[in-house]
Amino acid sequence: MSEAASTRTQIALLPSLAPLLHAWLPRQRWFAGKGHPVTGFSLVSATELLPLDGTGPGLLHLLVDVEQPGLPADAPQDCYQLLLGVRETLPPHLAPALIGHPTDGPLAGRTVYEGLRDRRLAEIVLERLRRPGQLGPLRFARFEGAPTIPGSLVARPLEAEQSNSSLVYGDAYILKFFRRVQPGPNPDLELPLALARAGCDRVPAPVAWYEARPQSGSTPYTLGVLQPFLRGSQDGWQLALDALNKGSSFTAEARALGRVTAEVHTALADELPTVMLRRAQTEHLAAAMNRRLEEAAQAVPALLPYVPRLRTAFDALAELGRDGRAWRAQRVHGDLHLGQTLYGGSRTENEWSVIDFEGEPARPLAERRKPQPPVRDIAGILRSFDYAARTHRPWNPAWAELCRAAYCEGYAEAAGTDPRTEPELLRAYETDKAVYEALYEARHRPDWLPVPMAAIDRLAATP
Ligand SMILES: Nc1ncnc2c1ncn2[C@@H]1O[C@H](COP(=O)(O)OP(=O)(O)O)[C@@H](O)[C@H]1O
Ligand SMILES: O=P(O)(O)O[C@H]1O[C@H](CO)[C@@H](O[C@H]2O[C@H](CO)[C@@H](O)[C@H](O)[C@H]2O)[C@H](O)[C@H]1O
Repeated sequence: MSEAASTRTQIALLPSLAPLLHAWLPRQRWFAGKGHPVTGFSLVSATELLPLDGTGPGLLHLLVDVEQPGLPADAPQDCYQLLLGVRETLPPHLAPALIGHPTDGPLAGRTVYEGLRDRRLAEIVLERLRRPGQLGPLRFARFEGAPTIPGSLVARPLEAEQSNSSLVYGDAYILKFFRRVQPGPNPDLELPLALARAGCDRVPAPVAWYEARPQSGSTPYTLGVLQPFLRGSQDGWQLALDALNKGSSFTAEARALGRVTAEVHTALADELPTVMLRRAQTEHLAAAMNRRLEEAAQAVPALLPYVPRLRTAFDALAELGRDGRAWRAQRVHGDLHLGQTLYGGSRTENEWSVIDFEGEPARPLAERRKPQPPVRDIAGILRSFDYAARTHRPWNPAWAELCRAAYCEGYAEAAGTDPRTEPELLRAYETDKAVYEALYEARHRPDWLPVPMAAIDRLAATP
């Protein structure tokens, strides 16, 4: 097909796909706007990875803006990345991937489906990543110095509860396909690249990635990152629960994780800009924490009675700033918890790895890329030990306390500073995280709300 004909096809595509997407998109695990009606779609970019001319399965890459007027005014524009397969009929094993049958437009009468679930189409994406270059608005890139990606690796979708979608190739590589995308570098590429440059092997180094620049001169969207798959690794959350179930100590693992967190922080601080948070910035930080508390309490009434006492944690931080205390801020993970850690696996026997540097996906990219005190990540893991102990029957608070202490000791061993020597900062960040968790659980897993609420009760009682 000529380029002009292909462009005409793409422009005509969206109206015929819109009714299908309208029904399919809100049902996807990774669709972030659940509960708010979708009123329309607009096309940001469309690229044929395989021709749609009916000579074989077609593969269409789309970036689509989703209009949802009910979302908060400060929420980023919701642009989603889709990979659509197109066939005359679907073979039975692909039936669960069906999106629908357009009734008009260039794909009328054909079958449109989730392309990532089709092994053959998933392998086309890897082929593109193996040979860097441009395809329309898409640019495929390789990490300089990364080993050659072998051909003919068999693809399988990762069956996990995810905010994005991932494909595993031959148990050797994993491709994270970002679903909700924004213009600008995604920290899940930016930070692992910086860590690889710094020689930090605690994070799987990106091997290849791709991005889109819908208009010439516009800011590119990071769309996917390929990294080594840590075959046989175990996720830190599951490992912690297993230890609890067996009545085993987890302090050696917690101490090692503390050291790894410190190594990652040190490498990020060496490689990327850091800033000092002085009086004005500390007041701003405390005000933002207070604002998040107010907003969370509007949505989670159980928080309301605690608001005045929780506020004291944030006010104490602002007060220290006014007294001349300053803190170093740097790039951090931003959403660290035990579920973002992997233990062991192919290349890292008996070691921790840290994954998923995307930050909290609901926040705008510019906010997620700001330097923050590293204690933000530390608070995330400390909260996770508390979560594990609380979700276990019987509740085992001593287990969590031992893990929390061991983690801080391990951190101090590698970083030279123990987070517990800044109790006001730590308390403010733990409180901020517990407030975030109360909101998260109320929205996503109401049965789990008592877990962060127990921490809220403890933190509110801290003098
Ligand atoms: N390099 C890797 N090796 C092995 N498993 C991985 C790797 N990266 C991610 N995973 C698995 O994929 C899951 C989802 O990855 P994650 O980056 O957290 O995605 P999301 O942002 O969509 O939640 C992880 O919980 C982990 O089980
Ligand atoms: O989807 P993400 O991994 O980015 O994170 C979100 O979901 C997490 C739950 O899956 C949630 O984490 C909370 O629950 C965990 C146990 O399931 C616990 O280990 C964490 O400490 C706790 O914060 C996370 O907050 C949320 O952003």
